[in-house]
Amino acid sequence: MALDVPFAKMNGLGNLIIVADMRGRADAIAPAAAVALNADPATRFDQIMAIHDPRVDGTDYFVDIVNSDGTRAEACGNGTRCVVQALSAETGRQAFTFQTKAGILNAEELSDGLISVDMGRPRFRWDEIPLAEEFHDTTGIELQIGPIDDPVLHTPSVANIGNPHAVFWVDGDVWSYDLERFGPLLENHPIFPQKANISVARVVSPEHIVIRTWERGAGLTQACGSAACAALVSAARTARTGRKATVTLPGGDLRIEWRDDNRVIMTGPAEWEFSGTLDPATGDWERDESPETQGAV
Ligand SMILES: N[C@H](CCC[C@H](N)C(=O)O)C(=O)O
Repeated sequence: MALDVPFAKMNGLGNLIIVADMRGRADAIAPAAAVALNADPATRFDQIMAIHDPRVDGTDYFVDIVNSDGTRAEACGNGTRCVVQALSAETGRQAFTFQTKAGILNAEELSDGLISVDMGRPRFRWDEIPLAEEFHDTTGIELQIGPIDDPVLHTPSVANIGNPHAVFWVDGDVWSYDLERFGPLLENHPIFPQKANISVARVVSPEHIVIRTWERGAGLTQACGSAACAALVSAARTARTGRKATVTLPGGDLRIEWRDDNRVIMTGPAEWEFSGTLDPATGDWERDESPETQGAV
């Protein structure tokens, strides 16, 4: 047992994040370690953001994103804000360039302490989501759940924000839908060959959306940053909102802007909870109370 990877337990609007410092190492977080950490109530998480040495020029770090079931994700907005906060506490720098499986993205801590992440360009083509079947119009695809003639949820907008998303628009309270039941069915629906993150969203005004998300590989969450981006771009495409809105998630609010250069910018907070060290092979861990790790990885 080697508890030699420093980590910080953090959250982004209640999206449970572990930032793990894998710099200077050649190994990766093992799926079994993720499952073990998630089984312990103290370290339960939605995503591990493992910071690795850079793999391409012009980037500061490679970030490996691990869901709580041990699968990998291409993108994670809330987790990226946590990574920025931990690295800014360590280095005093405010701006970083990361490489993830989804590509290269910039992120920075603003003077008010909030963190902005450039989530890149959204993709809408059916084979970019990806979907298993050709759909020309991805603003509302043929998919429903519940009784055939009276579906509970239907015709979601789909978008890829580095990772696949389906957004079901509803008129009523997003809390009145049993996402815990429908989420896993839709996440694993054959129309999504790489599965999908599933959201229920309500447009409150042209500047305000409320969403709840069932995350692929992680389940119900307090917040999902990329889902908030998927909701805003899908709403803007269909003139439900403008290109800039507040997205309210169970854990709080994000500001999302789909800029004219086609990039989506997400801004919100990150919060440190405690630090420790972990074994990336087994998920064994212990707290680190030393003063210098407080607030950092
Ligand atoms: N919580 C993340 C998204 C995790 C997505 C992951 N569940 C996937 O497999 O795509 C966020 O804030 O963007």
